Amino acid sequence: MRKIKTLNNISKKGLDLFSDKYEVSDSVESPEAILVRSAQVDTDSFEGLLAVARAGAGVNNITIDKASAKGVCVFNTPGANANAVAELVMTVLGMAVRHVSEAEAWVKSLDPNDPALEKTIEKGKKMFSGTELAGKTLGVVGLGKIGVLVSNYARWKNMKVVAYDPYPSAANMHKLSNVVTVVKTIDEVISQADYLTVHVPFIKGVTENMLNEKNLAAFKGSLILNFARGGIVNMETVYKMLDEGKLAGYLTDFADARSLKHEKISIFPHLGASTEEAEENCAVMAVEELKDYLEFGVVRNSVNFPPLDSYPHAEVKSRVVVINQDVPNMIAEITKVFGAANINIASFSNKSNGKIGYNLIDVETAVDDSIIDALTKLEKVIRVRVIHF
Ligand SMILES: NC(=O)C1=CN([C@@H]2O[C@H](COP(=O)(O)OP(=O)(O)OC[C@H]3O[C@@H](n4cnc5c(N)ncnc54)[C@H](O)[C@@H]3O)[C@@H](O)[C@H]2O)C=CC1
Ligand SMILES: O=C(O)C(=O)COP(=O)(O)O
Repeated sequence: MRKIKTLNNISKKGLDLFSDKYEVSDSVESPEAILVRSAQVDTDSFEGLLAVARAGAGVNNITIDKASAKGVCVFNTPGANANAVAELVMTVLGMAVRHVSEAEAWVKSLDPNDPALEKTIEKGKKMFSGTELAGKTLGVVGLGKIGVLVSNYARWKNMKVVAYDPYPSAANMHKLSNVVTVVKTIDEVISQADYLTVHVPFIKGVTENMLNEKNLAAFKGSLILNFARGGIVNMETVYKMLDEGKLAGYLTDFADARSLKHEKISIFPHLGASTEEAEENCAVMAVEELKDYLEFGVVRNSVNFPPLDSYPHAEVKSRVVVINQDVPNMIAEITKVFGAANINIASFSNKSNGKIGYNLIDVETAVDDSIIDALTKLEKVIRVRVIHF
């Protein structure tokens, strides 16, 4: 029985894909794999762990370096919740420029027994007069799965869009509206935007404080939206800009104690991916990734392992999975072990990503423990396992 530990609420549609060969629950001990959303995962706390699947995009809650060092494969589900986030960002932006929340709260605060209620409402509505999105410029930092959708939705609302990504992927850029202005620096986005939204991963020391006092000094717009992660926008700068009237509002999915009661900050409970559709998409993709990895060694959408999407052919009896540090001569060393044991290799697939070398060695016979011992003893080999068919 394969053991899967769930650390958050994972949609049933995904969990139903596990067959009766799997035991799946939040109370499983010594799991082979973990399914998680935003809960913290220290991969070193789970002896024998093979994989972690994040049903979502951001993996800053998982100890990726520790996972790589022990040969634990970490997956995420690219794009599976992007539409949910993009729709929320556009909704929240639209609500902010029309002061929807404040206006509704005001109407609801009125005396229902006031005989002049209608008049009071008509008189008071001028307090909430807003602006329109059409014709304004949205600055988008990060053109990944979410940033591209946000840019396209903004275009459909007749906004101008200026966007930047340091590492644009061809697949994402092909989906971007061709009237979005893509610029080469974050400063160009900041200086042109009426509203600024950020959609990059949180990486400590890299995207941490990506929007900061220095570059935000050029911001002439009114709203900043952060539905990516808390640490990406420097909060001291945001408070200062709000206090000095240089920023009208900060809209975010990530609360900190100080912002909770701030009247110019709108905070949501990390709600971006919380739709039925996104939760199902993420769970289905994460479960499929895990099953393929556990049952076939296939790697798809890993954030620390190179992709290797190959199923064994019908005559294969054993698939040996070797995970090594990405250094020269490993393939030669591994094949030597098979040669010394006089085992014919039916298929050898190898991929590496600069840190991890990943090998799938298929043989048409059973493989005994001596091979595993010999492979494990190779210097720079991190982990070995055999899948029997
Ligand atoms: N509020 C919520 O519930 C949700 C928040 N998120 C957050 O949004 C982020 C973006 O999500 P997606 O667009 O789906 O991810 P993605 O991986 O498709 O896009 C991220 C983009 O950021 C860019 N980027 C900018 N600086 C980077 C750097 N230094 N290193 C690596 N990439 C860099 C990448 O090139 C990439 O195009 C996630 O990492 C997560 O933190 C994602 C889903 C839900
Ligand atoms: O996918 C992401 O990065 C998210 O932030 C979504 O988080 P959640 O799955 O809703 O806890």
